[in-house]
Parts: sequence; structure tokens; C-alpha cells
Amino acid sequence: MANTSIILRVELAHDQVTFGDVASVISQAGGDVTSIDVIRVGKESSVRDITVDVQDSVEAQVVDAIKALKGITLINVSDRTFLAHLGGKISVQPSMPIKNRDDLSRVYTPGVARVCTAIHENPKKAYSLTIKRNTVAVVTDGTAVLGLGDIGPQAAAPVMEGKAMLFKQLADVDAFPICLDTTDTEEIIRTVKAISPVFGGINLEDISSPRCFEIEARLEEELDIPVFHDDQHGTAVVMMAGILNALKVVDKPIDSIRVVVNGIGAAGVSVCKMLLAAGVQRLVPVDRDGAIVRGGSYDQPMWQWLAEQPQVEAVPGGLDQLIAGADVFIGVSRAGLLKVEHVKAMAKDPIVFALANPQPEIDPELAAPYVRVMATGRSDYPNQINNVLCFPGIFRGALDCRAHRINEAMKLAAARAIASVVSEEELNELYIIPSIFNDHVVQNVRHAVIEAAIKTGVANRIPPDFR
Ligand SMILES: NC(=O)c1ccc[n+]([C@@H]2O[C@H](COP(=O)([O-])OP(=O)(O)OC[C@H]3O[C@@H](n4cnc5c(N)ncnc54)[C@H](O)[C@@H]3O)[C@@H](O)[C@H]2O)c1
Ligand SMILES: O=C(O)C[C@H](O)C(=O)O
Ligand SMILES: [Mg+2]
Repeated sequence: MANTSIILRVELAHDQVTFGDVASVISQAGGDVTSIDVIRVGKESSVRDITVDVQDSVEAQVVDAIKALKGITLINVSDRTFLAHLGGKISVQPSMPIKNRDDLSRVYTPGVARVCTAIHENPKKAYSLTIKRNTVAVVTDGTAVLGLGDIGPQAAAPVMEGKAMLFKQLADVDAFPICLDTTDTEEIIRTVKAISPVFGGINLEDISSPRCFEIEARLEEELDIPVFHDDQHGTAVVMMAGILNALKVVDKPIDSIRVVVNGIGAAGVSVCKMLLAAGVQRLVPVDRDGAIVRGGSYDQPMWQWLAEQPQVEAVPGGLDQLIAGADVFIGVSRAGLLKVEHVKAMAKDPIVFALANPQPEIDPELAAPYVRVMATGRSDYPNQINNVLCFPGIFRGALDCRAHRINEAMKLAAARAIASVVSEEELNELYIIPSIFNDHVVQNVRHAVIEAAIKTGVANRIPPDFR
């Protein structure tokens, strides 16, 4: 289902094959030629780079078809996604060049010592005299990386580097990936606290549940900088923005809908909490062993909390039974768990948010004929519900007002701000959530978050545009 872009470097013997032959073989094998670069042209042969969009499932077929052509030598196949990762995706840039000894004695010893002393005497000066005011640590232990699961800290790094890129490009926040080689709750807490002095905020990422709940709660309590588990709250904020707008499209009030949430891990718990806070009256949380039911008894404290909420249904069962009659399905679980039969059994005008990455709970093309509003976490389909719509703006706002935490009011304000970027006139089934490239998203979220932080007393600084 996923598309990849590959670059084929080929040598064509002019007397045996034409470029037209190559293009038609590629298209017959299921590839789509998107660009051609001439690398070298000789009398007898030429070398070209052919960029081809292919579905993962037919990539090998396209390559084999090219190899089988007479007069073609396949020199190399490169995958543009891998090429984009060569050498990593971020680097550190100094804020000024060191051109002479004078510069050196200012940015380094002996000049730097006076600055160190100033911070030692007044630690708050770290915000004006170091990178602290604009720097966030993206911390993972590699245990719940996208929907890939426990792939370890080293393999998690490309995702964390990607988050750092997005922080910088979208909100000018300097973020740095910290991939920890431990899954021990206490050790993670100790380590994050120990590295925290240089950071203005901590973005926890892809740490599996239930450890993520305690890690976040303890760090929030023990640190005076904001700590935000993106998979929980970033996802819930963006989901809420999407639901607010999707409900307008189908014209159903929030207190009338029945919602099934599949996958009650880091993202799922936070999604459920936000839906309840927003007024959902009928909630069905489902995990791998079936529904978490009202009145049930669970070891996991967050599941136990859910079981005590009056809006959570008491009927046991699995997705197969419980999906019937649901107005909304929210998947934050794994690929392929929602079947077409499930969607067919939902209430009229179903809303399906299949948010597992990189593969959603249902292929949007399969679901399309039966859903009214469909959203996924991916950037290659309409309605991308991804926490990237939240984390850059929410941290931009929190850093700018030096909020010591990111509270519920700030999250709800962020959700409303994201939803409001789509105007009433623009709103439709295929456009319930703005694109991450819409400049208003980060600005609106920042503004709403600062306003909420000031109102709830967590801001330690009033930014100039709020004075
Ligand atoms: N679109 C987004 O912005 C976004 C954000 C966060 C997470 N996600 C996606 O959501 C998924 C979960 O992420 P997480 O961080 O919460 O991970 P997690 O490991 O904390 O939670 C996953 C949960 O799914 C449950 N699960 C597994 N198999 C199941 C099944 N067959 N039926 C029902 N539940 C099942 C697990 O028991 C667990 O509770 C991942 O695919 C991730 O990529 C998407
Ligand atoms: O990384 C993403 O694209 C979203 C989310 O944080 C996830 O874990 O899937
Ligand atoms: Mg994540």
C-alpha cells in the first residue's frame, strides 16, 4: 500500500533499446516515472537516472523488468527515502563565526567564565545566556516507535531526528534527539532529570504504556520545565481538533455520539480522557483482550480510572461486536485491525480515524465507500491527524511564556486553535484538519497556548506581543 520513490541509474545501449522501451516496461510493471536526469551521453550509450514512484509491493517487479530488458545495464537502485537519511537529518549550527582571537576570548575562555559566574549567581539567567530558552529534548527509549513497537533506541533515532527537524522548521524550536539505552522507569526518570539543566522543555516520544504514564507524571512533578508526552497529548489534541470539525460535517452533537477507541496505550488513554473532557457520553475503549468495561477491575491504573467513568460502557466483548452502531472509530493500535465489515456495521455517516503509523488500522481506499469522514496519521492521504500539528506550536507557546508545565487548559486551547484554522466555508469531508504547511497552525496554537497559560497562572514571562 505504501508508496516509495526509487532512482534507477541505467545505461542504455542505443542500438538495442530506446528510452521509450524503458518507460513502457516500468509502467507495465506498475511503476510511475516522475523524472529523468541525463547523467552522461555517449555515441553508443547513455546513462540516465530515472525516478520512479512505486508501491512497496511492486518495487522488486519494476527492478526485475528493467534488468530483463535487452541493452540495459542497471548500474544502481537508490531509494530516495534512504538517501534523505544519509548522514542523519539535523546538525548543530553556531550562532556566530569565531574569526579571530578576540572572538575566541569572548565566546570561550576567558570571557565565558564571567557568564558562567553570572548564571551561578542567578540561575534564571540560563534562559537569556544559554540555549535553554529555545531547546527541547526529544526523549525516547525506543519501546513504542510508531506502530513498529519495541525496536530499541538506536533504531528509533530517525523518528526523533524527524521530530527535531519539524520542531525547527515549523516553530523555530531547537530540538535534540536523546535515545536512551534503558527501559527502566526509575533510570529514565533519573537520566532525564540529570540532563535537564540545558533544556527548556522535555518532549517524551514513543515510550510504551503503561511506563510512559508514570515517567511523565514524575518528571512533571520533579522538574520545573514543561514535560509533554507527545504520543499521549499531542495525538489527543489533534484528534480532538479533527473530531470537533468532523462532527460539524456530519451534524451530530458531541454528547450524542458513541465512540469506539481501539488501542488503549499511550495515545489511546489520552484520547479517551480528552473525549470525556469534551463531553462524550458513550465511550467504548477496546484493547487486545477486548473492551475495558465500566465496573471492571484492572491492574493498569489508567485502565482502572477508565473503568470508573460513568460514560464508559459496561458491555464486554471485542471489536467485532462492539463496533456495531458506533458513530466514531478512533484507532491508535496497529495496522489492519479494522475490517470493511466493521465499518459497514457502524451508524449512519461513520467517522473513522485510523491513526496507527505507518500503516493505518484500515486502508483508506477500502474504507472509502462506507465512511463519511476518514482520517489517518499519514501525509499521503487527506485529513492527516498527526501530532505534528500540535507539538511544534504547543512548545513554541510554552517556551515563549516560560510555562513550567503544559496543563489541560493549554491542550484544549491548542485543539480548538487547530480546528479553527479550517473555516466554516472550507470545511468538508476531505478537509477537516489543516495541513502542517498551513502557517496559521503554529501561530494560532502558540497564541492560544500562551493565553491559556497566562490565564491558568503557569506562565513565568509575558511575551512582548501579549504585553
Ligand atoms: N497519528 C498520530 O499522530 C499518532 C500519534 C501517536 C501514536 N500513533 C499510533 O498509534 C499507535 C499506538 O501508539 P502508542 O504510542 O499509543 O503505543 P502503545 O504501545 O502505548 O499502545 C498500543 C496499544 O495498542 C494495543 N493493541 C495491540 N494490539 C491490539 C489489538 N489487536 N486490538 C486492540 N488493541 C491492541 C496494545 O495493547 C497497546 O495498549 C501506533 O501505531 C502509533 O504509530 C499515531
Ligand atoms: O511520529 C509520528 O508520525 C506520529 C506519532 O508520534 C507516532 O508515534 O506514530
Ligand atoms: Mg510517536
